[in-house]
Amino acid sequence: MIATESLSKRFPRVTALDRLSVDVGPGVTGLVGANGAGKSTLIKILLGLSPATEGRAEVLGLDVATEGAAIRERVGYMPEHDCLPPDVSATEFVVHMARMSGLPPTAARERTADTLRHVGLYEERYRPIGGYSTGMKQRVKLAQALVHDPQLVFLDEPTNGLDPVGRDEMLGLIRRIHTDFGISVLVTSHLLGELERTCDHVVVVDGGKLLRSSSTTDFTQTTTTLAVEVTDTDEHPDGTRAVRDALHARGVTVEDGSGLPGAGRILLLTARGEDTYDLVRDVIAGLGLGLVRMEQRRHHISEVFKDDEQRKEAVGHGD
Ligand SMILES: Nc1ncnc2c1ncn2[C@@H]1O[C@H](COP(=O)(O)OP(=O)(O)OP(=O)(O)O)[C@@H](O)[C@H]1O
Repeated sequence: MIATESLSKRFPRVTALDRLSVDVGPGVTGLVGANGAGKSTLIKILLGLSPATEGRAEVLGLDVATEGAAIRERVGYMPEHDCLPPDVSATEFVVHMARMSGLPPTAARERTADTLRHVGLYEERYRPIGGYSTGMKQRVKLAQALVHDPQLVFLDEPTNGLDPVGRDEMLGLIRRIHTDFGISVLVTSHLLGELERTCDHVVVVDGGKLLRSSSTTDFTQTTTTLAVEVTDTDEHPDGTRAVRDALHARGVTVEDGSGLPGAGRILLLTARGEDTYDLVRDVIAGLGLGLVRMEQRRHHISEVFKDDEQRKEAVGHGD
């Protein structure tokens, strides 16, 4: 879908992209980085709106330096900042954008109605945008990016300014852009956690450089920490404590999972192969307790990112 090769963008005072080489396939891809990492700059280059200083990039097999117009026909773009006219309705605005993309009038109206329904703005579609909430404005921006049925959309910080419920709804919509319509998505965020839930693949940039590019499952690979939860019985009214004491007696260090959901009932211990599983099972059976779950914890992207950051600091920043 997207391929860049040693792509750089230098402004007089700052290098926004620094020899970035990355390949992005179909699906939902997250582009993560702190503010100023170079995410918006990359999107503008990929749309052929801003020339790179060095290197090359292709979107859907088209060269960004020479085929920008063809790219913009096939790619939808939801910009980061508020860019909507306040005194027209969502329908008028999205129809206009559809017409600009080359759709004939009837098709533009039909596609607009379908797209606004899809983003959940159908009821309010004839009201002026100026009276919309932030969440509704984000949906209008999303609708105009989708209305010409692109193969790929670039969504720049679509959850910005949204409360947690609005954020979850937007993330659900983004996921469905791919599952319902087969449109691939490149979505930027400075929040790692939300991309973990939404994306198949994550690209992390920092200071214009590629920090990491891998599938979300690789990011959230299993750890060696086992999470164990047991039932209580009359004999052991605090089953969790009984298991912890029994494991301690056998020389196994156990932590309580404070900070995790269900804290107080979860025991965390380091798995040292199959023996650890057998030992835990034997201890629980010996106490006559029921095993609710025993599973390997998964990493969260933010933990991996922190590790990467620490490693980078250790080798020295600005190499
Ligand atoms: N037109 C410009 N002129 C000069 N510097 C620019 C320009 N556009 C971006 N920059 C700088 O390039 C760097 C990368 O900016 P960019 O907007 O791509 O970051 P970002 O990751 O999208 O962050 P944000 O989410 O804050 O927009 C920043 O230091 C920014 O100040």
